[in-house]
Amino acid sequence: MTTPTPDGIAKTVSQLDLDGHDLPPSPAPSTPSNGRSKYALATELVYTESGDQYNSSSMPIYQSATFKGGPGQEYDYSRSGNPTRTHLERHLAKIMNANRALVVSSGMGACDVITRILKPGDEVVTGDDLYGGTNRLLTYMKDNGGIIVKHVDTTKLDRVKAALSDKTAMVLLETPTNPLIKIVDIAGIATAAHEANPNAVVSVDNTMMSPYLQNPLDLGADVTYESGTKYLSGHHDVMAGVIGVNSAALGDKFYFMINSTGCGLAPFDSWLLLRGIKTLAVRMEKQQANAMAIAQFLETHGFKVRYPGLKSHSQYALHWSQARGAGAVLSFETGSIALSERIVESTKLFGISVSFGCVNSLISMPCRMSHASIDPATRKERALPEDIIRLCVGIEDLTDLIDDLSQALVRAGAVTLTSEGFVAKETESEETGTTTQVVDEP
Ligand SMILES: Cc1ncc(COP(=O)(O)O)c(C=O)c1O
Ligand SMILES: N[C@@H](CCSC[C@H](N)C(=O)O)C(=O)O
Repeated sequence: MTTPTPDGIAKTVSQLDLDGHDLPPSPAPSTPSNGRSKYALATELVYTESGDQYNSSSMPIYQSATFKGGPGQEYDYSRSGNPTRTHLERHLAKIMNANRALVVSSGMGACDVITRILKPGDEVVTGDDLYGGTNRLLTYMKDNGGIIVKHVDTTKLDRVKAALSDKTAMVLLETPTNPLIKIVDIAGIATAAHEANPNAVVSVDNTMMSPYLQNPLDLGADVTYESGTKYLSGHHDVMAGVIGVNSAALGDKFYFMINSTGCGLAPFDSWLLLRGIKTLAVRMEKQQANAMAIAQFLETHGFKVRYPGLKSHSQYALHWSQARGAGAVLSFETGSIALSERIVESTKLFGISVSFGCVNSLISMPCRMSHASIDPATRKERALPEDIIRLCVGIEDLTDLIDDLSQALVRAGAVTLTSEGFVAKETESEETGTTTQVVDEP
């Protein structure tokens, strides 16, 4: 499998030394467990009841703001409800193992709807590694809405327990976290939160996994939500947010907020999301297979890689106890901000862009991009390394992806190519927020 490249850099898939890298366990059968679905999840993703009177194979886009007929009719105004959106919500409820799903105009829109149930004086317990936008919204609510927000290391159950009280109105979790790929024990924290306050609403941001790989409601969460902009859509052509609940009362509250604020997903965007969901299984399988090989490639070459498919991940067992796959986002450190910048600027196939879950592979420096809204002092306090590089792996040919990374690592001066293969170089020493460095390969 060795092909020359224009740069003369040997192809690298065949050079991968995967010895000592066990493959992750085979995924558990991905059939939702609550009896709502007849088929395996990959089948359910594709299979939808026809949504209209003509038995159309693809639910039509009801591009109409109003519906005639007067009081008592199912739809009157698309802010309040739209047939294309309803069709998507029913399909999602089945896939998310939820009694009810609601869709809004973005992932942050979903987070906003959920957190609007909080009142001044309420306490929120959340993580110390969070998507930058979630951190920004919670900080705004703390500064302007009288909400007490406690950021703790949610990988430590005892620290979460210490932060919980009968004033805890909400627990907001991400797992794996973005971008440090920390794993959070959903079931353990949900139990502790409900013991502290039976009315506490445990919400899990499932964006990094999607319902194909993880179902937080089955693990005791009250709310699962995610950015549909990512894996569900898969093509970076639509912004969407998705919320799933089992409680009818919570569903009604969230619907009230959506109708009142007007953030329900538009008909065309609902249709795009419906189309994206049908290919979620094949996309995710290919993306995570590519991600696993890339994580192994980087680890083999001396980088500290954060990916839950790697046995070296300190919370590997916890992740696989609650999820069916590792996803396609990984991060790694180089020990030098300047070196990370050179690597990011040297890739050709990995596009420099925020977001993830798309068919195209992306590369980014979270501290400059997705997490730039977290101020530098807070990033340092929370040990978010300034040199961290995040890779979001797509469905491209694996050899091409590894070649692209290889030439970028060589061009950036992170590794050199010798007759023995790649040799990692000593890093430039620099303050990055961590102690990680690129190590010499034996
Ligand atoms: C983990 C996570 N949650 C929520 C969001 C917000 O989603 P959106 O961009 O669709 O508003 C993002 C990314 O933006 C994310 O990475
Ligand atoms: N400018 C945006 C940044 C979006 S980040 C998108 C995504 N969640 C990611 O992690 O890449 C903003 O300020 O919100």
